[in-house]
Amino acid sequence: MRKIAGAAVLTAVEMRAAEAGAFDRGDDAVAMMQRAGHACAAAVGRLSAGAEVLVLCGPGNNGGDGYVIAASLAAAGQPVRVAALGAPNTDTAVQARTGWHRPVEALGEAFPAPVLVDALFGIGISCPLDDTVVAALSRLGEAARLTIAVDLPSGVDSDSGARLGCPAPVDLTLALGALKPAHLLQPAAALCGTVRLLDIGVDASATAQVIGPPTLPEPGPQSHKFNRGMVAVVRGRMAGAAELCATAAMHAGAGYVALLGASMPGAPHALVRRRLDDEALADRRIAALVVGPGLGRDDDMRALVERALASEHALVIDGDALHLVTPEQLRTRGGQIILTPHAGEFEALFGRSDGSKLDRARAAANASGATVVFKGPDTVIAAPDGRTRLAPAANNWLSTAGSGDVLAGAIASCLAAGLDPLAAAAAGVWLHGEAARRCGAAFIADDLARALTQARAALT
Ligand SMILES: NC(=O)C1=CN([C@@H]2O[C@H](COP(=O)(O)OP(=O)(O)OC[C@H]3O[C@@H](n4cnc5c(N)ncnc54)[C@H](O)[C@@H]3O)[C@@H](O)[C@H]2O)[C@@H](O)CC1
Ligand SMILES: Nc1ncnc2c1ncn2[C@@H]1O[C@H](COP(=O)(O)OP(=O)(O)O)[C@@H](O)[C@H]1O
Ligand SMILES: [K+]
Repeated sequence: MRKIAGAAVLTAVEMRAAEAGAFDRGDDAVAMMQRAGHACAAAVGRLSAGAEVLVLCGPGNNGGDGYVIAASLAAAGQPVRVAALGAPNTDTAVQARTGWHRPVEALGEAFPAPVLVDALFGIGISCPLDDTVVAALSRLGEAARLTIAVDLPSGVDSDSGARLGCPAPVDLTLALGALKPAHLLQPAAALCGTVRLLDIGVDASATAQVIGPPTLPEPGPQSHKFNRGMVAVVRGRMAGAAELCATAAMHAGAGYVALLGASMPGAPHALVRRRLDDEALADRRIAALVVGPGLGRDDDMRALVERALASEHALVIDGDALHLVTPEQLRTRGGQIILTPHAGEFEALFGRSDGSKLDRARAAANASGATVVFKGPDTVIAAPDGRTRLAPAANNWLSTAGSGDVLAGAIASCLAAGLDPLAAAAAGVWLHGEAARRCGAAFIADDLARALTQARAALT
């Protein structure tokens, strides 16, 4: 059982292909289900500390895992019962059912137990749960003191994270073989509780991965403030946003940060305030230029964004600037560009679209040729080459004004340090999430920007 940082994230189709690959190499489905079930049972056994376990088994292979779990717990002497929704209907699940030699209760009449294991549905759910199933899951879940989902909580769509009737969050979800998008995308992610990954012997390499602690360059004897990475931030109509962004860039490790368009000195004193003119914008030492935080959307600001696009700098485009560009314009400009839209900015720039957040982020990266950081409580990062990174659940107190400005600064700092745009975006999101974790509750964006120093130090 391991933590999820860096783990591959597979759609249902990719998971079935990975499983098929294992079978092509000589593995078989029954053996794989035995491995999955025994690994789950080991975790359930440890956590239940001898308390009675009720395993709910569905008709497919998720239910098959459930029978193996129950048989394994029984063999270990643990008190365990099974309640099922219909008979198994796959060969592998039928086989697993033969290993359970005790009675099977009907789901609707099952008596609760202190530990509930949900093996009703995993990646194969195809429509919303029936009301009677929702009612049984609710009743048994409320009566349990520990709820554990096998692969996924039953009643969520594996690929999109949409809710398909799942009534309440579980305490722990044991992801089998690889993570699925629903472990990270809302609303499903919030229903999964703590997510842990169990190895079941499939090769789970994928273009999508969970963000983990990044590798960032450390300063050495040869370092000076400019080669550590110089960030410039364009100041617009709302000065505070650009100040926050620039402050964040400094605390995330940039060697030199210039705020362009500011004249009055003030804290932080390490921030260099310069006029915003052609000479400042053309400074070849700038390794990443941020435009957008607190910018404003009037014609003067539009012209400013065009000047930024005309530069040769690597760009982080955030906030209002996302309303002043088009995907085609970005694609034509090329070069290193990171876009950091929240849902409203995403829709303004890329329009309304169907599909999961993962699909939409990938389509946006493809359309713009830029790396897209689609923010929210389930941030998704997509590069134009299809590589994708998903953020693990972050501190919900991040829903505070200015936290996006801080993120833009953190990402710019990592881009200026020489990381490629996908790695820089992922590193910035990680630092931002780690800073928020350290801040605890009711912090403000200024606290968050300063806490980036501790988040950065945690990596050394
Ligand atoms: N690599 C893999 O893919 C592995 C998968 N395993 C398990 O198998 C699961 C996938 O198994 P399946 O593909 O059989 O799918 P599931 O067991 O998730 O569900 C499919 C079954 O549920 C029925 N069903 C779907 N939606 C329903 C609804 N709303 N109401 C009532 N019935 C509904 C379907 O008709 C089908 O019988 C995984 O989540 C995992 O738990 C493991 O056994 C190990 C390996
Ligand atoms: N509920 C939440 N849980 C975790 N992170 C969140 C939540 N809400 C927002 N965030 C994160 O906080 C930041 C908010 O950015 P944004 O909406 O641009 O704010 P602002 O414009 O005020 O700076 C993003 O990084 C986003 O991913
Ligand atoms: K399940």
